[in-house]
Amino acid sequence: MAATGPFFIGVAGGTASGKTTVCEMIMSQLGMNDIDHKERKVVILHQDSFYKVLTREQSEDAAREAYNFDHPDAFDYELIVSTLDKLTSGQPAEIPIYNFKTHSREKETILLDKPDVVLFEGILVLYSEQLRKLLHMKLFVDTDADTRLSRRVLRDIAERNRQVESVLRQYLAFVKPAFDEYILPTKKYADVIIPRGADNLVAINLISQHIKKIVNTPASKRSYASAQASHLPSDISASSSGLELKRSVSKDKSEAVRPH
Ligand SMILES: Nc1ncnc2c1ncn2[C@@H]1O[C@H](COP(=O)(O)OP(=O)(O)O)[C@@H](O)[C@H]1O
Ligand SMILES: O=c1ccn([C@@H]2O[C@H](COP(=O)(O)O)[C@@H](O)[C@H]2O)c(=O)[nH]1
Repeated sequence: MAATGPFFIGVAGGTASGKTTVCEMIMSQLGMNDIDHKERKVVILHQDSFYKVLTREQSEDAAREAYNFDHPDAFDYELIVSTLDKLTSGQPAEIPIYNFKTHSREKETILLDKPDVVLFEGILVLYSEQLRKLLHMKLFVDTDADTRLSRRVLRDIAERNRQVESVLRQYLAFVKPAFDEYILPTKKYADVIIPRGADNLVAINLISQHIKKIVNTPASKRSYASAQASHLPSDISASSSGLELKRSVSKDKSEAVRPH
C-alpha cells in the first residue's frame, strides 16, 4: 500500500550530541539549504518547539534554576502527536517557536505544509511509545558525555544567555540524571546509531542517500517500511541495541558539509 504523509525520521541523543548539526548536514547533502524555506521538501522539526507552556510557579522555578527541562513531563507529547497526525493526513501544521532565553513560546508560529521528509530532533523523541509508532526511521546520535558537556557549556553561553556556573549546576542537577534515566535507555529503539555525531560522515552520507531515494520517488509509489537489516547498505549490521554503523570514519574534515 502506498504511504501517506511525510516520512518521519526521529533523531534522538543527549544534549549537544550534534542532533541539529547532523540534521543540517543531511539537509545540506540533499541540497535543501539552497532552497527557500517554504519550498523545502525536507524540513527539521525541533522537539524544543514543544516544551510545555510554564505556569507562573514553574517560570519562577525556571528563573531560579529549579525547573527540570530534561524530564519527559516537560514536553507536550499530546501536541507533538497531534502535529504529526495532522501532517500525516496532509494538513498544514502550526509549529510553536521556543525561546531558550525566556523559557517560553513566542507569539509567532511557523507553518509547515506538506513536507516530504521531516527530521524530528530532540533529546526525548524516542521516549513516548505513541510517538515512536509515528516515526518511520529512528536514529540515535551517540557522542561521549565530556564532548557533549563541553559543547553545551560553549553553546549555552554563546546562544542561550547562560553563565558557565549555571550551565554546570543545571547539568549536575537535571541534565546528567535525566540522560541516564530517560534518554540513554531510548537508544535501544534506534534503527541506526550514529557514533560521534556530525564527525561520522559515512553515517550521514548513508542516511542522506536513503532519504534521497524517498524524495525522488513519487508520493503515490512510496512505501514506508521501517529500516530493516535487509534493506540497509552492507556496512550497517544488526546489534543488540539496533543497527550500528561498522565502518570507520574519515577524519578529513574537508569532506564535511557542515553549515556555518
Ligand atoms: N562534530 C562537531 N564538531 C564540532 N562542533 C560540533 C560538532 N557537532 C556539533 N557541534 C557544536 O556543538 C554544539 C551543539 O551541537 P547541536 O548540533 O546543536 O547539538 P544538539 O542538537 O544535539 O543539542 C553546537 O554549537 C554545534 O555547532
Ligand atoms: O528553557 C530551556 C529549555 C531547555 N533547556 C535545555 O535544552 C536541552 C535540550 O536541547 P538540546 O538542543 O538538545 O541540547 C535540555 O538538556 C535542557 O536542559 C534549557 O536549558 N532551557
